[in-house]
Amino acid sequence: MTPEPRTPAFRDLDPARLAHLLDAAAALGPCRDLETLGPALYRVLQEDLPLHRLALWLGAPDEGLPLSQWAAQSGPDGLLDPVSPLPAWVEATRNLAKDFYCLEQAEACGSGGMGRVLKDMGFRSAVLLPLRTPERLVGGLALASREPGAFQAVGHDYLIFLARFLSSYALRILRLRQLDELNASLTRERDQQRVLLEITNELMAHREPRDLFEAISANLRRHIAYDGLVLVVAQNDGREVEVRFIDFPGSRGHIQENRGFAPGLGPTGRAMELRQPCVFTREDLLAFPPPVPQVMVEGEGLRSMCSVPLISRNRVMGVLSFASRREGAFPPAVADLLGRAGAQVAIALDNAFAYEEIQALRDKLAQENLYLQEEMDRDYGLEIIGNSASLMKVLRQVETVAPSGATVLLLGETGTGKELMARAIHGLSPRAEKSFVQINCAAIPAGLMESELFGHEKGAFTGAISAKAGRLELAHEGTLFLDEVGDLPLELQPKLLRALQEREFERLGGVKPRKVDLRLIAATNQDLAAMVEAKTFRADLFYRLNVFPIRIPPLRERREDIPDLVRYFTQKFAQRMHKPIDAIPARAMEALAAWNWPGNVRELENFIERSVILSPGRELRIPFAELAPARPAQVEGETLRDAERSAILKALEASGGRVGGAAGAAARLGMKRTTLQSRMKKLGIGEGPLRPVG
Ligand SMILES: Nc1ncnc2c1ncn2[C@@H]1O[C@H](COP(=O)(O)OP(=O)(O)OP(=O)(O)O)[C@@H](O)[C@H]1O
Repeated sequence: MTPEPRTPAFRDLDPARLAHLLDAAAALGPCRDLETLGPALYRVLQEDLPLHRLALWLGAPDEGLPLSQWAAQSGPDGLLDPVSPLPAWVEATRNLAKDFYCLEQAEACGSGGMGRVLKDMGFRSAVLLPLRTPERLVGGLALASREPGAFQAVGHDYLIFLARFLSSYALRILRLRQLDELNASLTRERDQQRVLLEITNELMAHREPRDLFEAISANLRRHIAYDGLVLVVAQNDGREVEVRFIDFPGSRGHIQENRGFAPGLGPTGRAMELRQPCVFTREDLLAFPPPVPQVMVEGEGLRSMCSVPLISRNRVMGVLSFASRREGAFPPAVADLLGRAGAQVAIALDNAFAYEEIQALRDKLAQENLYLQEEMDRDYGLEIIGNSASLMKVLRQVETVAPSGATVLLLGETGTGKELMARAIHGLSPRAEKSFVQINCAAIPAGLMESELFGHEKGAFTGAISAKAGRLELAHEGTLFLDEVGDLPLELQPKLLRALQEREFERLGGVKPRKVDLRLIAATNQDLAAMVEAKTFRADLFYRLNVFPIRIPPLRERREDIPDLVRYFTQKFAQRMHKPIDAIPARAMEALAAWNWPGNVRELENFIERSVILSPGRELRIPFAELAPARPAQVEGETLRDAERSAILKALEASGGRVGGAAGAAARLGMKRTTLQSRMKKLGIGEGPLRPVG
């Protein structure tokens, strides 16, 4: 029987039923969800009807509110048992064109869907009621009884009223649910933001990639349950990838760090290709080509995984894979959070890898510097050859003064080893770890000397395009070695003296005083005392420098050192030139020991270098001719200056006019190129191609 829809009036209702409905309203009022509304309604209706089954659904999928159902029936003992709702009944209520559908007699249910099913279940009468608001359908109610005609007895108006009045509860519950969901999503959002913020803080606190990875994982584990985290980084533009870090405490060892592979068709490749978080079930993992199923599912027992691509500067730099032995460990909200975390992690890891690269380069550079330093030490430092009493005396003085920090003045002819001793003093001093800065006063044009020593500010003079620190500043906390100090321009001497006394100076063009703490070692082959007399060197500076003078004797005064030096230099150059020289003929050694060596050790060193070049076999072959003719003897009446001049001209003649280089005049004279050039300038000898002598 299907009655025509009509709107009943309250007055048509039986007053007792009306009162009952009002009681029902009071009972249903506090219900906030289907699970409480269902049983409450059942109880209310049972008081008035021979009710044996009730099913209730609510939902408005168009509004984003999913359907939910509740159903129960009372057994023979009258107790309520929850049951599964019938599959088709929601559709049946939805499709009702009328206010309700009543199956009065089970016999009358005919062969149609719902009626048949209910009849088969032993029900003799039933009613389907759609729950509607003025705008839409929000649910449905099904009542069934084992008694025939049960609903006819209560009257159709009552049923229509019941449906109307339940509709408002249905709507309320739906709205509450909507509100709960909104709240839940707000909470979720807030929690996500909190997690992301925590990650950001972690990211800022770590610079090393591994530290960063571990911190991120520790942080995420507090919020998300997973078994393992694997960071895979892309190499060669993503053609290859490498497992870089793993945080998988319970790992069975199937995934290992520093293993490279082609991302191919596996989860990593999928995430890299899609550029968004990808969630994989156990079945998904099993469907990947080998070795994914063997490693991940069979090996590690994983049941779900979320692979997040790490994108920085629009480049997929790797994939962070979260793995779980649980099914469904990464629902959409979690995957979404991991994706958002991944965006931050990508940038931080990118920076961390860049930092790592810079560190590696820096270490390499430091290594190289160390190497260079060692090289320098080898050349200069600590190999001081000779056993002569006079050299021993020098070394004792060096050892005595080194730790004191006192200013040292090294005196001696050119090439005697003044710089070598200066380095030895620095090396034995507490400043050994700091820099040893040298400046050759003869080698720098007078006009540039001030800026070289004291530095300059930008714009201090034409061409000073940027500020520059001077040698004094560079030597801060270390040692400054002023070589050829006799050549220091007279006008600069007061400024240097002031800097040494006050430990303070200004850069050229600067006003800011700069503090400096350095140890000074000066060296000269000139007679400074005579220069003071001649007023070409300031007396006050001389006294400041002459605190601890050490005189290094010329080689001719310690000939017993010559054989040792010859052997040492032969070995050094033979090794450098890969020559197997292991014998020095006695005749050669005698000639070398007899020679006067006006250029001292440097001259001997250069001579041996040339000899090693000239030696074809295992024996050192020396150019005797260079030693044979007497050196320009000092003839009567000839000044030292004349002798020096003719020696330089002779050396220039022999070198074809070349000053520098292994066969140049400086090398032949045992002088530094710069020293020879300054001497030539003083003696009025011009540089250039060979000119006739005499
Ligand atoms: N006793 C020594 N043992 C080994 N090598 C030495 C010794 N003395 C000097 N030399 C070497 O001789 C060369 C010249 O030494 P150094 O430059 O120290 O002399 P110098 O007196 O400072 O020269 P100049 O006056 O021209 O500046 C260097 O290569 C140095 O290593």
